[in-house]
Amino acid sequence: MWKNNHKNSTIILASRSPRRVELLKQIGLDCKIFPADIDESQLLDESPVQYVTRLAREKAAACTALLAEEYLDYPILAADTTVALSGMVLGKPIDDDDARDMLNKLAAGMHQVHTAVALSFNGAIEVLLSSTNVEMMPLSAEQIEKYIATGDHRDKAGSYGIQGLAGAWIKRIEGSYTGVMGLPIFETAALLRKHCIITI
Ligand SMILES: Cc1cn([C@H]2C[C@H](O)[C@@H](COP(=O)(O)OP(=O)(O)OP(=O)(O)O)O2)c(=O)[nH]c1=O
Repeated sequence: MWKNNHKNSTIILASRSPRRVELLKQIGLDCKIFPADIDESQLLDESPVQYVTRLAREKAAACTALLAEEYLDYPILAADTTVALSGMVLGKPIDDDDARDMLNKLAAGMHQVHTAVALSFNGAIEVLLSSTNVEMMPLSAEQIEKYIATGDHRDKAGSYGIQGLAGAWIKRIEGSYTGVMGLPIFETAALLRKHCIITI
């Protein structure tokens, strides 16, 4: 599958997200994890799409800048996911009350999940975007409480994970399931294929 002869056929993943590691495995890729710590605050007047695109690029750039010499010729992937409701960013919940509030807002309606994926390779960074419309069913206070008690909302944009229990609330999506989970494999593979890092 690998066209170029990378040491160990490995890519660098600038992310702590276990979902992203799993999704890369799905397309036959192993990765070394070098998380990038950047300031994730949204800028004034920045749209959700501009926000995720900038963060994915900054994560890739921060990781590239910190890598030891021996890894500099490896492809580096980074991604950022956010939920948008009527143009407002719903990020990761700061606590259970915040999660409750987000789930109440998302219930019985349509929102967007934007994931940008960035590839840093040969001195350049390229970014692709995946945007998905997601329709969530109406939720009772009891359903929200039960979900929050499981802890599955933590560390997830919009306070839910489509790949877990909350998948039972998702009536339909228009776009990319893997994009909602945090790494759109179509766009990821397209970036890697373009640079002959994969041939599938
Ligand atoms: C909407 C949704 C989000 N998420 C997750 C994907 C992302 O991991 C997370 C959004 O946070 P991100 O800031 O995109 O990523 P992260 O903090 O998990 O990892 P890193 O910054 O180190 O790359 O929300 C799901 O797992 N399922 C879902 O259905």
